[in-house]
Amino acid sequence: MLAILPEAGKGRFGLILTSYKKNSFDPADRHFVQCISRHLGTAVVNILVNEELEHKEKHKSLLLSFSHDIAAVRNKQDLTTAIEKAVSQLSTISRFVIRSINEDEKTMSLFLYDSHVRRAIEELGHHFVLDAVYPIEDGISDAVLEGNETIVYVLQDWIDAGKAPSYFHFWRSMDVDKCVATPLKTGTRKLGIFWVDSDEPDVDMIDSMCAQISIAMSNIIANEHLLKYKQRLEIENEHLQEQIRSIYNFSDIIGTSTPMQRVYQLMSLVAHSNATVLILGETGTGKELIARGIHESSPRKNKLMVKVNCAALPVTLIESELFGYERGAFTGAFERRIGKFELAQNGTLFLDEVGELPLEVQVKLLRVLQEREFERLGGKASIKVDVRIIAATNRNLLTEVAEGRFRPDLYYRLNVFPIVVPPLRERREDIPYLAHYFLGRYSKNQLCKVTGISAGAMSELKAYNWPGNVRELEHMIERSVLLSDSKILTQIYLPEVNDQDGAGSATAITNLAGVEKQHIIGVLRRCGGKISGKGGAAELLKLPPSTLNSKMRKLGIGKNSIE
Ligand SMILES: Nc1ncnc2c1ncn2[C@@H]1O[C@H](COP(=O)(O)OP(=O)(O)OP(=O)(O)O)[C@@H](O)[C@H]1O
Repeated sequence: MLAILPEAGKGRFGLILTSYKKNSFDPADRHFVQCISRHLGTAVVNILVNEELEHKEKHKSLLLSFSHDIAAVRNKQDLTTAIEKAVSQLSTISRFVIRSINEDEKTMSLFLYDSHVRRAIEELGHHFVLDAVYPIEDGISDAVLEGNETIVYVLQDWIDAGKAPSYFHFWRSMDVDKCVATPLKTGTRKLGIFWVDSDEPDVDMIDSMCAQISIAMSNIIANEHLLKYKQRLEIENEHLQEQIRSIYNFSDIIGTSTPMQRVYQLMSLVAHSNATVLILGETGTGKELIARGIHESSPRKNKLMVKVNCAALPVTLIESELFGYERGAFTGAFERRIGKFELAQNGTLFLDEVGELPLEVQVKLLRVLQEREFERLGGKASIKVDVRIIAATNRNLLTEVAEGRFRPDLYYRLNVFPIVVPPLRERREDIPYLAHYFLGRYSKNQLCKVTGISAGAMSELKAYNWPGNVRELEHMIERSVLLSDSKILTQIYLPEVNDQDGAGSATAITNLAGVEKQHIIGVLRRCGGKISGKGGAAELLKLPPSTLNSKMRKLGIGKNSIE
């Protein structure tokens, strides 16, 4: 007997009762069945609604957890794992593959695939699919990519019709009957296709997953491009560095005068050896630049040149700075710290202003130079070092030795290969080159680019005595560029005090104070006496107003000075 369940949706459900006896259903039975079928119908409807709700809930929570996993995706492996996890909770899908569109936009290649597919590739020996490049225009991929919907393909139908692309044969070799393809897109940008094998595809679920897969895939592709770009830049950078090294010919050092050519000659002679170099010369003559030039032309150029400014460190710190210290060596030594000697291992240690080293540190330095080993402060173990020493000073070391401020044995250790850098006033022919070099450097960032120096201004530069040497010239050009309102420098703000005979450092100190005073007065005049605020002298001189005020007091600059 068949009873239709009236409440269960347009007669879609029926109740079938069977009996072993003939004519067993009498009118009373039929009446009874009719009565219960209405109740059964309601119960079936409830079950169906509940099942649908449960199904939706399951999908919702699956998609939520999928989107969490997708948010953490950084690479293909992460994405594969996230999809595998989601798919494992869907009974309808077991295998998946993503194919991405190649840069030529005409072909597609494998982007990722799950572990079942990987196993099948290995077992069937189908390794060619890993690198296979498929044309998009194959009647399948192009159709999927053109639309926005999931398409189900019965593989054998396409194979029988002789229209199947080669990857359909691959799926069939894995005993797959039906394949489902969904386009992966972000906005209008086509990225690829998500393929799954499924006899009963849950299209809504696959579509929702694909929206998230598309975003992750787009990020992975962008990351891969960035990585490739970064790798290319790194290779280029290495290549350029190599080029710079190979063409380095002291090109940062400007000057072709005969005294400078002699300096270059000495630099070339000593660069390739390990000999200690002592660079002598007045302040600002370019001693550090020369030290760097020697290091860059030496076999140690790939290692560090570590600079220690012996004059800038308090006596108490020099030793720990040079040799490092062990934890607990003194109050405040909370952890071990390596010194500049260790930092310069296999490279060069540049001891600037070596003439300022206190005698007690000179002894220790001498020991390292002799024995090439030392101990950290508070340490017992000897540390062997292979460091090339370049020292520089603007002091007359022989006088320092004679007056007992510099150890003679250290002097002879350092003075292995001396290079004397001539002061600028002894190589005036370099002044125009240096001036133009600094002009180029400092006018680069100016709104009104200064491109030249007038003949008058150049004569002034060449006539000036430059007690502060190249550094003073550099600063002078920087300031003049800043104050210039035309493309050609006509006015150079040279100090009025110009000691034409001055050469030594003692006179230089007097002159520099004068240079500073005259320059500050010049800038103040230009700013109409304004010190702080926008367009004030402090701004132009790149000094805090309080520093400028105290300098002015020290140098005796008052209101009257600028009138
Ligand atoms: N021949 C040069 N070509 C280009 N720039 C130079 C030259 N000589 C010096 N300079 C520049 O002048 C400034 C001072 O140079 P550097 O610090 O090398 O001098 P220094 O002799 O070591 O001075 P100090 O004795 O005061 O330490 C730097 O900015 C440097 O780049």
